[in-house]
Amino acid sequence: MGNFGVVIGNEDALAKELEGIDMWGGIDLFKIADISNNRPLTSVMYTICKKRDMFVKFKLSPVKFLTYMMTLEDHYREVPYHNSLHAADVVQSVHVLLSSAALDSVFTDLEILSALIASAMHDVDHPGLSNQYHCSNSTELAIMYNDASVLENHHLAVGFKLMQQNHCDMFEHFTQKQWQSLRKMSIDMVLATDMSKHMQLLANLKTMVETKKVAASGVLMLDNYTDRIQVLQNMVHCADLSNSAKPIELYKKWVSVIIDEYWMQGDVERQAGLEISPMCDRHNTSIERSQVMFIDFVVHPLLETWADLVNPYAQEIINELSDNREYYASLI
Ligand SMILES: CCc1cc(COc2cc(C(=O)Nc3c(Cl)cncc3Cl)ccc2OC)on1
Ligand SMILES: [Zn+2]
Ligand SMILES: [Zn+2]
Repeated sequence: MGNFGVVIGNEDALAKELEGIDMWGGIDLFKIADISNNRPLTSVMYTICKKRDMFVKFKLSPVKFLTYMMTLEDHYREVPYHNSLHAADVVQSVHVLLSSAALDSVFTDLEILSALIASAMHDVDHPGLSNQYHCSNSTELAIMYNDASVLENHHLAVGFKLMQQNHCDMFEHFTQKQWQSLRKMSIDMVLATDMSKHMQLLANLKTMVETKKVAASGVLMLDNYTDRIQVLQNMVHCADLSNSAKPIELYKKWVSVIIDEYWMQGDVERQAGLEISPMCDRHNTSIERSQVMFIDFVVHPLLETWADLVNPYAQEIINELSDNREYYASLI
């Protein structure tokens, strides 16, 4: 077992690429996928949990942890965007957001582990078709979950089901209390990645910013579950939406693969004579315009509010986002 959880033979190339794992946009996941034998999620998650001493803190068996992570990674599909590369990106982005000085020793180790596990499983077995597609067509999944956060409920069910598999029970030593807590927090965070919850999440975050209590040391004071989980939910949601706030070369790669996935869905809808979902029609979508609109109406309002919450420790993220917005605006 190599020291990144994956046996690939070129550990030093992977070591080099993973050096920037603590920095925003510090690693290129597309390169890591290539040199980790297509195990970006396993190698990123193992490296971060090792760095955060999770194996010692929670007596996790590295072998069971890796068996679970590789099984989880195998259950991400080969779709253009919602594959294990995206999951690895969200895990690493959450890892960096958690390290913000304003959140220094705010969250417990169990909350941190829950946020990382939730990020790792948050899109597992994603079919490359949106909730809207599933609900409009009453697919098997939509029927299963009664049109309510259909994909997110499925990701959680798969993510936790896999933990019951042989040699995947890495939380075997957890007390019932620890297990229930990790499960509840992970469920609350993954369900909050449903875009239909975006406005509610943002409103909660804004209220939190207006009423935030900061200790003399400058760290946030969160003294109840509702406040604590809201910050964790918004953190994972920010990470999920963070492509446009990363270095432009990485951002452009994310744009090309999300387009592929949206347009593949549009093709499926056109083929089936269905109404084509927004931004999914390859014959009349301006990529530049939809990126600028997505940044202006969705990403910037959220990341700006996050930056207010952890102020001044997310200014770099906001600057990167503004630069990237101008890049696409200049192409319209
Ligand atoms: C033409 C297709 C198109 C799509 C967009 C919006 O852009 C993006 C949208 C998303 C995006 O919506 N991600 C997403 C999230 Cl955060 C939660 N649930 C479902 C999804 Cl799909 C993630 C990354 C993007 O650009 C890099 O702009 N143009
Ligand atoms: Zn999702
Ligand atoms: Zn996602």
